[in-house]
Amino acid sequence: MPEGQIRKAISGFYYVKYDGGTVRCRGRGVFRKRKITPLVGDWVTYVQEGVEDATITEVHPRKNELVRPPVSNIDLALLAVSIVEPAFSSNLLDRFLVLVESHHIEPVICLTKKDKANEAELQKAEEAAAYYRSIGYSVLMTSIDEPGLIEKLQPFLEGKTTVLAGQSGVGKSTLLNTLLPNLSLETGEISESLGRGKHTTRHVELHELAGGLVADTPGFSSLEFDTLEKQELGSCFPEFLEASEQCKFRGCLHLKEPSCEVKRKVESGEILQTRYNHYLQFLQEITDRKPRY
Ligand SMILES: Nc1nc2c(ncn2[C@@H]2O[C@H](COP(=O)(O)OP(=O)(O)OP(=O)(O)O)[C@@H](O)[C@H]2O)c(=O)[nH]1
Ligand SMILES: [Zn+2]
Repeated sequence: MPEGQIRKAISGFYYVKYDGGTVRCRGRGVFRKRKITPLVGDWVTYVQEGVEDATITEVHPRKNELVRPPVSNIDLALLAVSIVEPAFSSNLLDRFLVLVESHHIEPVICLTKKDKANEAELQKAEEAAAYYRSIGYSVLMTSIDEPGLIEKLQPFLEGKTTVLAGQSGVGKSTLLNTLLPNLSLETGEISESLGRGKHTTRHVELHELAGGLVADTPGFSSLEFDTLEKQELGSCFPEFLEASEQCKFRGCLHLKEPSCEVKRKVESGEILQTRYNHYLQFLQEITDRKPRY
């Protein structure tokens, strides 16, 4: 039976891209009973029942999925963090990194609005970039009107399914409009001048770009750690990984346990104190989280 990938979903129809084109499919009634909702990004098997009539019969196992926007099988998150306006916040960046890591998505940090930053702000951004690179992340610095912006992003987007993420006002819509010029997302300026809410509901669609796919709706709108378990948090800090294998206790939370290698590395300066502080803060948030029923 033919297979393909759902690239967009509108009013109960799924647009499945296969080798030779796109076919509009219905979901199968049984999915509803089994509580399977096909998502944009899903690889599926379908049956062609007529010229204009096809039905998805099977959703293949997902690598991951996001709730907002509802999209699956994401490889990469382009994490937009502005150097200024709003001011750079390492706390917010670490929060996004943890959320992205916890979904098994590779983050690429994109420090935006380089053109708006002064000397001191740029230097601070460079220092932050150097640290994040030292723990294994890719970090870019961008201005929206710089020449060759798409070429700069190309090596990261190639062969991957990417979502954009980041705080409000950092330039996500502006960047998406540059990457996908047919899109015309409302950016800060336009939505303010029209006096409308910025977050109009739209359908998510995966667009082909630079040899990969890009979701046209930014992800990670909620910054709560609502599904992450305490034991998983440490693995979202890549510089803790090696050390945590040498902690005395299995499942060490790097709090007050004796012979904790992570804490030793924080004390010796090998792990940045600020990152550890954010770890502690996030751990507390997870501990304080209300149980969900
Ligand atoms: N100077 C400068 N301004 C930028 C850059 N990128 C975005 N902006 C401006 O920053 C403002 C906010 O940009 P948006 O693209 O709306 O930000 P957003 O992240 O989509 O914001 P939300 O829709 O609230 O999530 C707009 O006025 C943009 O024109 C940049 O690289 N340099
Ligand atoms: Zn430990």
